[in-house]
This record gives sequence, structure tokens and C-alpha cells, in this order.
Amino acid sequence: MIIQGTLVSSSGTFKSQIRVDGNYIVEVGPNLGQADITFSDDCLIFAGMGDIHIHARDDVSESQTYKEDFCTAGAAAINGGVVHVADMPNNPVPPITDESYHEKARHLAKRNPPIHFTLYAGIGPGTRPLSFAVPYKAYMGPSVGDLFFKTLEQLDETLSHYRGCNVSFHCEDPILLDEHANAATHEAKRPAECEISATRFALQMIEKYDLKGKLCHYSVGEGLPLIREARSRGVRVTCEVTPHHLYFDQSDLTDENRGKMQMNPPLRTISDRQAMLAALREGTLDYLATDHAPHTLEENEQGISGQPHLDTFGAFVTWLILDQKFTPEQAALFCSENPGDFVNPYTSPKKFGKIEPGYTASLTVLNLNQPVTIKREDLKTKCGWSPFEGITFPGSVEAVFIEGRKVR
Ligand SMILES: O=C1C[C@@H](C(=O)O)NC(=O)N1
Repeated sequence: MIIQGTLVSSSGTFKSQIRVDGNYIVEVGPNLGQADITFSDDCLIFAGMGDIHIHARDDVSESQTYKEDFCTAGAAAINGGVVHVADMPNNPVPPITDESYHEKARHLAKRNPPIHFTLYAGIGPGTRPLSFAVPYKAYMGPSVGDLFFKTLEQLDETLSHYRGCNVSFHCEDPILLDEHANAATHEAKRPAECEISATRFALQMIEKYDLKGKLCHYSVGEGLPLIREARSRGVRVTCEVTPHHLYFDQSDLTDENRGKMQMNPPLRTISDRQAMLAALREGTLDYLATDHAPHTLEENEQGISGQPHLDTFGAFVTWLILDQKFTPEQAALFCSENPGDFVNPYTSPKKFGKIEPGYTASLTVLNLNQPVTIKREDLKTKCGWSPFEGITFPGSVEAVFIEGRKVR
């Protein structure tokens, strides 16, 4: 099969063709032959986009599958133009911290092709690395689920066993969270200082144990200089940012939408939001990662934290490009290439993130001239709502290919 159109990578945008054989890209160039599928000039062809922070909530206990499962998360991902995801370990009961649960979850995730699921393993008090390579996740303080540390000393001791591993951090300091527990609002209960203090500690841990570190859902401007400084000294740290911390801030909160707008870490100030947009543009933030956290709307209204975002991933990227003036090349970096680099050590023989021979033939095609208004009936997530309902994005997902097959 030959696909033709405007191809985007971090190094440039050019008209070209892609030859696909089976599951893989075998050739890329301008004159490969008669195209089987041609995309118009309104469309941009990206290497398949990846969301490396989601909560699919599927496990053998099935205790959370009324909110989402691997199958509905996969359908929502395809709907949003996402071809691979990395799933968090905190929600299954028990959390996925050992080999047998990780293997069982991998087995469940495989029943639902074609989306590729990379599964994190959790780090909790007293856990140890698995015998096979996985990315790890450490919750510094309580969020949703029972996997977290009550003190940072306990985290330090546990991490001493994970030297050299790939560890992602949920950065909220448990002691400071405790100190603010009686504050009036969700935002005041989890203030910026919790994240800043946790950032300092995570960076120390990454350096001390030579981790390949990642800071999840970054949201505070004041923490960014700490990250830049650590990187300038060669500390191996990358960072995620969510659609909600780029699009919403505390000025969007009303009495009516509080439940829908609750997540950990919470919405911050306008200046934090602007700092996140600037940091994504200049590369301090490396991944658009949604923290897709589906709960029923009733649960959100009763105070549980998290927003679903997979269905709207691609449309949101068109907002970044067209309204926020990100270049398509920047989007290719934080939606395709960097997420690919993150998961590729765990996905062999599949390889994500680039439109090059040898890579998996998974592609995300965005139409920059086809606005979309987000409507509940178009969503595939089982929780059935989106914080973007009623909002019109300037472009939409035109097509999705997964391993050589057009799936949307
Ligand atoms: O860290 C998290 C976890 C997530 C969930 O629902 O599991 N919800 C959130 O808002 N933040």
C-alpha cells in the first residue's frame, strides 16, 4: 500500500509517499508509485501519536470496569487519533506492583487489539523491580487508589532498589498535602508548593539513583527552573503536560463545573497555564500526555479526581497548532516522537514515533480545515463525558492507521 500526503516530523514537513508492507513502513520518498490513499493539502500525516499516561482501569478484579476497560480505552484512543498508550498501575485491585499481576494485565490488554498498551508497574512501600523491563510509576502522595508513599524517606529507601530504572513520578509532597487537608477548596488542598517540593525531591532521587526519570502531568511554572537546572547538569529527566493544564485554569472554575474540573494535580493559575504552554513550545515539557482518568460524572460530582481525554487528543492538538501557533514539527515531537522513544524499549518488535523504514506503520492524520464540536454522543470512553463538551476545536482526526490497517 502507498499512502501519499503531507508528512510531518520534528525536522520538517514535506509532501511525500509512504510504502507500507504488512505491519511496517518499508520506504518513504516522493516517487514510489501510484498512491492507494491520498490525503488532501488540509491534512497532516504524523507518525502515530502516543499517550503515555492513561488509566484504563481494567484488571482481573473488574472492580473499575464500569468506568473504562482496555477495549473502550482503545476505542477512545482510536477516536482521538492515538495508536499506542501507556497505562498506569494504581487503579487495579490490588495495584500492579508484581510480576504475576503485570502479566495478567498484559494478557487482558492483548485481547483488545489493535491499540498497543504499554503497562507501567507501580512502586509502593517495600516493592522491588520486576525481572523484565517495564516503566515504573511512583506516587509520592495519595491521589486516586491505594498506591502511594506516606513519607518521602520511605520512597527514598524503596527507590534505592530501582537504580538505573525508568521511573515516572506523581509529584505531590505527602506531608504538605496533609498540612493542607482542611483547606476550603480542592485547589487549596493541593497547592503549587506541594508539587514544587515534590519536584525537588524527585530530581534528587533521579540523580541519586541514576534513574531515567519522568515527571507526570506537570502544572506549576515555578517548578520549571528546577527541571531546567537539573537537566543542565545531565540529570536524566523528561516531563509530561496534560490538555487540562494547557487549556483550563482556576479562572474557569464555577459552582456548576467544579466536579468536572477536579483532578490531581488540580487546575492552577492563568500564569501557570501560560508557563506550561511556553515550556511545551521550548521543549522543557516533552510529552502531551492526557492522564486520561475516566470516572462517572456522578463520581466526579461527589469529589473524585480525573478527566477523560483520549477521545479528544487529536482535535486538541489542532487547537495547539492553529490557535496557539505551535508548529506541526513541535507537535510531531511531543505527540509522536518523544512518546515513541519512551515506549520503544518495551514494545519490540513494534517501533513507534517516526515515519521511517522499520517503524510500525501506525499513522495519525489530522485535518486542519475540519473543525469539530465535542459532543457526548461521539465519545467512545465508557464514562461517557468530556470536559470539552460543547467546545469547538479548529481541526479534527481525519484518519488513523494501526500497523498497516486503516482503523478510522
Ligand atoms: O493522579 C491522578 C490519578 C487519576 C485517577 O483517576 O486514577 N486521577 C487524577 O486526577 N490524578
